[in-house]
Amino acid sequence: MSDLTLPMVRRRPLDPPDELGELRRQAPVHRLTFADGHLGWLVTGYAAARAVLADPRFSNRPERMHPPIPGRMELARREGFRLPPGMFLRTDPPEHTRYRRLLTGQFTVRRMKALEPRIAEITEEHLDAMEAAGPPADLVEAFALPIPSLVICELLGVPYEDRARFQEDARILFNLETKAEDALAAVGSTMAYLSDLIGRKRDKPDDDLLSGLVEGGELTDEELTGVGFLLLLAGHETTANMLGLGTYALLTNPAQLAALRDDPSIAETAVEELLRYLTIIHLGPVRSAVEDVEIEGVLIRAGETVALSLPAANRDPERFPGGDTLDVTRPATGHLTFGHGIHQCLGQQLARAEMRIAYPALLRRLPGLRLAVTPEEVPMRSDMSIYGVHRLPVTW
Ligand code: HEM
Repeated sequence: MSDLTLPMVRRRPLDPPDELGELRRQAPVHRLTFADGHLGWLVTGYAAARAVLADPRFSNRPERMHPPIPGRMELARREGFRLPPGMFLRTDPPEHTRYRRLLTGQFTVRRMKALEPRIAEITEEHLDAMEAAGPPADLVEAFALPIPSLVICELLGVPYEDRARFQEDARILFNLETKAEDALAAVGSTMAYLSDLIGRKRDKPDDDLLSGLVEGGELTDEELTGVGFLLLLAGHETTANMLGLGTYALLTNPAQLAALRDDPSIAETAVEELLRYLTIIHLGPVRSAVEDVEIEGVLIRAGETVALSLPAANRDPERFPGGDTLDVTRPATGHLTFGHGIHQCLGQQLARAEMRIAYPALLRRLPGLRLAVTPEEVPMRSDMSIYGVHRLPVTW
């Protein structure tokens, strides 16, 4: 038996819990006791995490899994619970393959490149507004959250004026303390909103992504609602937190900030390194073995749940030497921040484009940007499944 529960407490805001690094030094795969008493596994090594994510003998269906921390996924294991169709992150092939095939064509590098002028325009508009209002500002509210929200709304064809509703539901869903009933209510509220929207698109299609899927005719309205839900929530919270936390990381590492501000041509490399170093999906992914699998010499039995620590994997010195240091000139490609294998993030090219445009623009337009409080006063999102800053008070 093991009495190890998932280490959650960060000693320093930008570093994963020290215990994770300690575990990785001992072995890449460890016994872990899950919140319901299930004895499963915790993966902290890079090669082992990648191997699990690439292996078709692991399932991503929620009803097969045990919750790594109290509260999480409790709902999914209840009798009679059914995930709304279309939330394909939580499906396995061949169901997953069908959705993924329909969507891959919508998220190509080419299509995301074509969006860049609009992303740049949205970014400049928000910087204009910040300048006009003058310092200080909360960078999350003024910049990090609205830019990806507006971009995903325009791409999907979701009216931006309605954002208060789904942003509040996202806050409830991503909060680690949320009770199952409240999570269910938040899912229900955004699903009802999207179901109504899909109905309107069926009557009067536009040239947005959801209208395209409606017109494609391969998905039912119920499935489209689930797809819309996944894209809307995954599409703004994640990048928003990268922009907020990434700016905090740069402001508290002035030499790194100066390197990017003085040479914006390194933006692509800097974005990969920020993605690796910050690894904002700090809990999970979680998988369950559908048959016995050996990973790095450890036998994982059919039915056992495996929690992966992407932050620990992305700091593995065997893959990223000196990885506990932020170095915006490091070639950090190959990190696992967007996952790996068949579920690897569908929106990664969009997220990259947003960051490649937003960070350099912010540093160019507000060269005197600095924290308006001490680093310790910035409230960190330790209570959320997507890590970041709740607020980022800045001045310039
Ligand atoms: C920095 C920003 C982002 C990060 C760190 C991120 C991270 C991830 C990760 C780790 C996964 C895999 C989860 C797993 O294997 O269990 C994933 C999947 C996914 N992401 Fe992202 N994501 C980001 C941005 C986006 C954006 C902008 C969109 C939408 C436009 C998006 C849509 C999705 C979808 C639909 C999936 C499910 C893919 C599948 O199951 O085939 N993500 N993301």
